[in-house]
Amino acid sequence: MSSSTVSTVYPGASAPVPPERITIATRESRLALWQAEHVKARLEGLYPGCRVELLGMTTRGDQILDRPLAKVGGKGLFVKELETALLDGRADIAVHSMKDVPMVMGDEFTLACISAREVPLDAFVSNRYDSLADMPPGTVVGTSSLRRESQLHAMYPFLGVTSLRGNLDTRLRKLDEGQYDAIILAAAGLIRLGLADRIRSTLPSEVSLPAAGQGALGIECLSSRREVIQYLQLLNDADTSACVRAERTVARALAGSCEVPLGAYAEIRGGMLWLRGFVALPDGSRIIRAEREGNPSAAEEIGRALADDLLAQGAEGILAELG
Ligand SMILES: NCc1[nH]cc(CCC(=O)O)c1CC(=O)O
Repeated sequence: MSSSTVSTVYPGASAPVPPERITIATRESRLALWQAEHVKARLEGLYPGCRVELLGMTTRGDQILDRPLAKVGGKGLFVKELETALLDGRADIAVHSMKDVPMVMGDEFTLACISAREVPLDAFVSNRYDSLADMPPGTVVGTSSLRRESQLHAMYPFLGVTSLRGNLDTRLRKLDEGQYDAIILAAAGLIRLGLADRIRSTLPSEVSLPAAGQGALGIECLSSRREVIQYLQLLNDADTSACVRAERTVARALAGSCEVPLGAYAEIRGGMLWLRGFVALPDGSRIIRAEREGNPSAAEEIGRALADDLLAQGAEGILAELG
C-alpha cells in the first residue's frame, strides 16, 4: 500500500492523512448552503488539492412549514436524511448548525468538530421599532421558538407573540408583508447571509439566553471513519467546542428529544467556562435559572451540575407540565 492510500490512522499518528476528495451533505436552504460552502472553502485551504463537493438534500424539517416543529418531531427532522447519505457512502461529512443537531446521536455517528462561533445572540428585526423596549403594548413579535417565546412573555408581558416558521428569507418576507411588528432571529444566520443590516438590535443574553449550540457549526461523520475524524480536527475550535458541549449537556439532561422552553449558553471568561441556563413554561409564568463556572476541561460536568441546579429548583415540575 502506498502512503497516499493509507486510510488507517494509527494511535499516536499526528498529522492527518490529507483527504483527496470530500463530499459534504447539506440541506438546501440558503443558510445551510452558505455554511457548507464555508466549510468547503476552509477544507480546500487546509488540504490543497483535495476536491470538495456538495450534495444538496431536502429534509423533512424543510418540507413541513405549516406546523411548529415541536409538534412534528423536532430537531431530528433536519439531520435524518443527511445521516442516511453518510451511511450510504454518498457523503463523507454533514455540516450542521449545532442548534439543529439532536442532543442524542446514534453511536454510528460522531460530531467530529465544532468550529469557531459566530455571534451567538438573538437579533431583533423590525421595520417599525428599534428594540423590544420600544414596542407598544399589544404589538406582535413573530417567533416559533418556545425558548424565545417564554423569555419574551417573562420580560415583555404586554407584547403579543405569534408563530413564525420557514427559512430565513421566508421569515423576513413575512415581516416585510406586515404580518408581524417584529421578529426574533439568530444573529448568526443573518450575518452569514449578508443580512446584518436587518438587525435593529441584538438581544443581550440577559433578555434572551441563546439556545444550546446557537451560532456554532458542527461537522458530523461516521464514527467508523477515523481518518475523516482526524482530518476534521483542524477545523475544531477548543473554546467553542467546550462551550457547546456544556450547553448540550444541559439540554440533554432536561429536554432529551422533546421540545422544552430551554436556553443554555456558555462563554469563556478569564480562562474559565461560565455557563448559564434556564427552563420555563412557554407563557413565561415560571422561569427557573441557574449558572455555574468551572474549568473548560470539565465542560460536561459543569453542564451536568447546572442541570442538577435547575432540577433542584423544580425544573421537573415544568417538564412534567409540558408533558
Ligand atoms: N432554527 C433554525 C436555525 N438554525 C440555526 C439558525 C441560525 C444560525 C445558528 O444559530 O448557527 C437558525 C435560524 C434562527 O434561529 O433564526
